[in-house]
Amino acid sequence: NGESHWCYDIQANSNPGSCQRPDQWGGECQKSHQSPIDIVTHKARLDHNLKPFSFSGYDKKEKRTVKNNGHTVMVSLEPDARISGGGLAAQYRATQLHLHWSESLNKGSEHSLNGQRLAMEMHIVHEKDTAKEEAPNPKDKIAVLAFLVKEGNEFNEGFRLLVEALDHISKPEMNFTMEASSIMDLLPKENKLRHYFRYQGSLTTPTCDETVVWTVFKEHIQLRRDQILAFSQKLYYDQEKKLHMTDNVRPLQPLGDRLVSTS
Ligand SMILES: Nc1nc(-c2ccc(Cl)c(S(N)(=O)=O)c2)cs1
Ligand SMILES: [Zn+2]
Repeated sequence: NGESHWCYDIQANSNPGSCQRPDQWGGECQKSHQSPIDIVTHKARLDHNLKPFSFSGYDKKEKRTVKNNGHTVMVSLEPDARISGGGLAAQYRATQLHLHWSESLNKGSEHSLNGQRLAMEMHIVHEKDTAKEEAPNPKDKIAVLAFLVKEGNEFNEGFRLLVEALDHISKPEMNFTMEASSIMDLLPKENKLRHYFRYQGSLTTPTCDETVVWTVFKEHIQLRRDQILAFSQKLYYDQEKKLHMTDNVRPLQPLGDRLVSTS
């Protein structure tokens, strides 16, 4: 068959040759400013321009559609949620959020901190509100806010609706509309979001465009173990429900000549 679709190692290993595993991904995936990376926290450079973020529309309760797109669970976000500040050159509109995870609670995040990977990672993807005269594909066309997720003892009420929705989207292409919820429900308290890491990188999925300004927050989201495991248990990569959706995590990429900054 022609160019097969991209997939993660766990999928390629279960059906060799059926899809393109990460080291075969095309597009810009084999270039040198890729994501995710390991963040060595003591090497991050303090940057006083990295001010706190301004979140607008993050607290708005909306009914949102969640979808199993065969790679992750993706929540569509209306263009009314926006961010500015945070050392960003412009205002950005939220477009979608999704997650990466593993049933092994120490290898489900895409970024690692000092070599440690956590249980999950949530990405809130934003597109720059560019005026027309801008370059076509600027390096900061996309801003992703990344939150690492670790196991906590408390049930996370903010994630209840999303976790309950998973039962309804077990197979690829299935959609479900959640009861009204806000993006803020999913995040740590806003006053804990002043500390973050910043670097220039890429999408962590093909075509891995090197157009993402990354923000990785120091404060982690905490979910109870059963909430974390629900993602791997309820979701499947395939229509036949033979392969649980888990380990949808791209391998770490070399930092190369890049520096990581910190607020
Ligand atoms: N079809 C799919 N698209 C994505 C996606 C899209 C945009 C972005 Cl920015 C990302 S990521 N992981 O770099 O945040 C992932 C996942 S699965
Ligand atoms: Zn992602």
